Amino acid sequence: MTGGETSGALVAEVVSERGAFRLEAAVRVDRGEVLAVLGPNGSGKSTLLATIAGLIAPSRGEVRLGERELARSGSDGRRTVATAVDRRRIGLLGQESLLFRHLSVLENVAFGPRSQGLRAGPARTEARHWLERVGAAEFAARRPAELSGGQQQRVAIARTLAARPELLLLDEPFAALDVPTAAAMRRLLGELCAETATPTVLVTHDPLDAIVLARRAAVLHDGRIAQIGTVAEVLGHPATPFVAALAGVNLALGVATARGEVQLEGTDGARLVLSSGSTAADAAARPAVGRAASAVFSPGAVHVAPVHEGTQEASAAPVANRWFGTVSLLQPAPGGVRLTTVEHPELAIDLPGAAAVALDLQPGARFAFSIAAEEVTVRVRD
Ligand SMILES: Nc1ncnc2c1ncn2[C@@H]1O[C@H](COP(=O)(O)OP(=O)(O)OP(=O)(O)O)[C@@H](O)[C@H]1O
Repeated sequence: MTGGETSGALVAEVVSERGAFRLEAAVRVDRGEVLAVLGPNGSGKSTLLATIAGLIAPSRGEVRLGERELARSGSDGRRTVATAVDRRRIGLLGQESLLFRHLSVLENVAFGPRSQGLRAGPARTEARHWLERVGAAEFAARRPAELSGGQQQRVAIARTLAARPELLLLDEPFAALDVPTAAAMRRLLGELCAETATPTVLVTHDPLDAIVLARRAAVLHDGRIAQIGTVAEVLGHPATPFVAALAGVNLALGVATARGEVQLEGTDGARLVLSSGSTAADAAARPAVGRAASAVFSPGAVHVAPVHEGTQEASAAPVANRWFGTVSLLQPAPGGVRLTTVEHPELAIDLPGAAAVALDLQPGARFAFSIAAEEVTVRVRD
């Protein structure tokens, strides 16, 4: 080990099976780093966490924490190394606080230090330190049932950290909390992760968790890592429709044209071409014609206009960033209305409430849509 940033890093390169489901993933999380793991239901997030935690043995691969090898299975599926779950020094924090109901808050937090061999007195001193650190010292004598959900989660954070874990696994830790409590917990956990430099894997459905807490994000899809990069890169250039929806942007999946644009096929032969404008610098980076390519744009960047009678819609070559569509669905959106069209139901278009009223938006009505090239980001897909 080289020491510094890389000592104590989590390295997991595993194949894990759960029934017919197969997870194949490689992640590395350095000390002082939080990796957010995003992905739709059933994509394998919990399987990944359970494999790292030691609750599932990988059928192939290894899990290492610094110089300690926690699990290794050969290509014949034989386990050659397996560290018992209670000796892994891994802190797990989920949606539910899972505090011991029959113990006081103080005894709950002292439990970890006690099981690591500390005597009762010093373990309680350690527990008080962590309760103070999370702002829950006043609850020390209470039972968990006498606390609110947010207060219990504070105590759960203290209990997890009091055990001095060498790795933190967080599974939707704020999902059961109301918005202000979740915000306070997010801030607290962010401070503590930075302070302790414990490598952390955070499974979440909330982009805010990733933005506030993590520097990098991995996106799981069907048991594989579909994208990994900085949070800004992943949310700014989503590779899957799931992350695009999470980031509040449209991801249009199509093929590259000769002009470096993206062409999408809609229903009933409708075609839509999206362009980010062309500059000499872009030309070299253009995807080859016919290759999978994508365009990302914000639902609010699309301009909606009425279609005047007699407008010639059909044309052999569609004009980039201009298209026609029939409204299929109208839904409320922050500050206005979100519409989707029959032709491209995967793309969302947002309008302020006043504009929606002025346009008399109705399902079945036809409109002309346009977007400025500088609002569109075109990328090749791999
Ligand atoms: N105990 C099990 N036995 C068999 N298959 C399982 C078991 N647990 C999970 N699976 C399957 O493994 C796949 C991945 O599940 P996993 O819980 O890892 O996904 P996830 O991304 O965490 O989903 P969610 O967001 O819903 O929690 C799913 O197809 C699921 O049906």
